[in-house]
Amino acid sequence: MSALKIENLSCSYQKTAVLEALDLTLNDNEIVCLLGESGCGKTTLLRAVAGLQTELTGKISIRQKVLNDEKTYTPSEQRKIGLIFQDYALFPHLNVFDNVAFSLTNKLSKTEKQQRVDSVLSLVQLSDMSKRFPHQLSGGQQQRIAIARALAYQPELMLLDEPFSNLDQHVRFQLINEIRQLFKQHQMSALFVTHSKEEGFAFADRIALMQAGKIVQIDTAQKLYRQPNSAYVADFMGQSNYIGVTVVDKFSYQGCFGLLGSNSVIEHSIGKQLRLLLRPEHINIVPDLNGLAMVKQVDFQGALQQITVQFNQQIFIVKHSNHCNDCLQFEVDDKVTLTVLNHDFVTFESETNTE
Ligand SMILES: Nc1ncnc2c1ncn2[C@@H]1O[C@H](COP(=O)(O)OP(=O)(O)OP(=O)(O)O)[C@@H](O)[C@H]1O
Repeated sequence: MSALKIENLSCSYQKTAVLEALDLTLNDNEIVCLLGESGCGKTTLLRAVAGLQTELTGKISIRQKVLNDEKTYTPSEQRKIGLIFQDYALFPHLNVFDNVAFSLTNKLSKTEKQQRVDSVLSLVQLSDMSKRFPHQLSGGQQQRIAIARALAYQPELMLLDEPFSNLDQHVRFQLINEIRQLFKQHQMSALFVTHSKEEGFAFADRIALMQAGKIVQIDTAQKLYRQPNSAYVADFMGQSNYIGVTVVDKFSYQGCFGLLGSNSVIEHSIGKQLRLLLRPEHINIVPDLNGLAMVKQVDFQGALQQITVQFNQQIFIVKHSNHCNDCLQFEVDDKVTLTVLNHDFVTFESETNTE
């Protein structure tokens, strides 16, 4: 059963379209991340699922129960969703216990409420802080309380809007790992909005990359990085170099690095011109006094050196490991040779295609 199914969803604000004919399915116990640049419609999509969006058409179902279609609108509070925001949204005048208990129905007895709150506070490891007020907690602790409050309500789906953005790097990734484990242990499905791909990598099972109101690719992080379906996806997911190549035969391309052998059959016709994606780690760099490439910039990045190289009237970004003390150190104006390492090639249509 799907945890969430969105079919042909379109949303607008004052008749300006923001989401267009969007489809998305979350599997049971799956965490999906909505990733994309500012303004692409991530929050609008989350709000539509939460029942907070008025101008919309299409169908939204949670666990096969239709919440939105042309005949149905289920109010937000009846959708069985947990909502978690960037700013924690805790009540400042209530202590931790009362903040968590707030979302619980009055149908529960006092003892049941106490047990429910105790159990979720223990899940987020804050049992000993139930008497504190929000201002007496760190940002990470406040977000844990917000998560405990959402869990106490026993939702069928968790919706999280940039929940980790206000936390510093160290606390952020620690909390991301903890909350992911917690959701997995409790078979909780979640839709999570972020503009940080690192957060998406760490928290989600699959990432839906959005561009201008559409999902352009949904896949695991590895697939989005290694097999992007467009240059937009490739560039969003990591650093990219591109070279123009021509298909020579079913297994090779010709370009500025000479003949490049493909690991798989090339589906394009011979003579077709394409753009070949080269990630920085796909290019090997060696010092070479007779080399035709020249180092233009070297940036120290801890474990790696990022080297900007000019070759064939083009700029390439390459990475070289700093893993040992006597590793090669490159300097500006060094002459070098670049070669392409064996990997599964990704190509896109060339803007100057003559075919
Ligand atoms: N209440 C509103 N009224 C009018 N336009 C809005 C409203 N809320 C959002 N928009 C517009 O809708 C588009 C999508 O906004 P949305 O907040 O969904 O994007 P986002 O991807 O979540 O962006 P961010 O990462 O900056 O939060 C933007 O162009 C935004 O300006």
